Amino acid sequence: MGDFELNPFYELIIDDLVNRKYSVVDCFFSEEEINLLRANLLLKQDLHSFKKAAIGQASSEQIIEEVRGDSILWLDEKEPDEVEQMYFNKVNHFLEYVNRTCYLGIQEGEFHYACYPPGTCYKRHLDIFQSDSRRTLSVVLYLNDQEWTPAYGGELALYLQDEHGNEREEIVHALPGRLVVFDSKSIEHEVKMVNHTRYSITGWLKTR
Ligand SMILES: O=C(O)CCC(=O)C(=O)O
Ligand SMILES: [Fe+2]
Repeated sequence: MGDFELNPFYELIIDDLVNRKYSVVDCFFSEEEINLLRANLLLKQDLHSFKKAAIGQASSEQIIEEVRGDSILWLDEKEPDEVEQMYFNKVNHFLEYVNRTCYLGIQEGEFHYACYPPGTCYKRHLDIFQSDSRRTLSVVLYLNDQEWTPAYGGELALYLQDEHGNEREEIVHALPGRLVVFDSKSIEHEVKMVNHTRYSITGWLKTR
């Protein structure tokens, strides 16, 4: 492994992923980086209109607002702006580490900005499609402003199995700067109804 250097912070995330298939960390990006990413999202929202997100894939895509109410804009990894480049650098650095230590064979990512207006949600679902099972890790970064409070709703609920096979709901508040990484293939999840506009970047790390 030559120049391999153990990264204790990444190791914590990987331990979580191995032990419980999800991880929640609050300091992957600095507060300043989060502010830059949020400002960038708001700028893009003015320049390019975000599109109402669909469910399903390709020919079976449908927009059903009661099921999924966010609007999205895909990031172009080939032509990132400076702030997006910072995001990709950090995510790719983590990704290379995960590939070297866990042999997940992740080859590429896909990422979009998301905005959930008040009154919207994303009902319980799994992030893989029948026709495309390459998604391996889901990565969600919340870009809400610093005043965000749990009273705004929009929690991410992860549906987990306990050791007896019973289902348990793990609630994650969409606090600014919080990064949630989870197993795309096994963890069903849901975005609860929001009553305040909720911002994020969601990405998927995929095998080829
Ligand atoms: O924003 C979140 O907390 C999760 C979003 C999500 O589940 C998705 O976009 O597939
Ligand atoms: Fe999802």
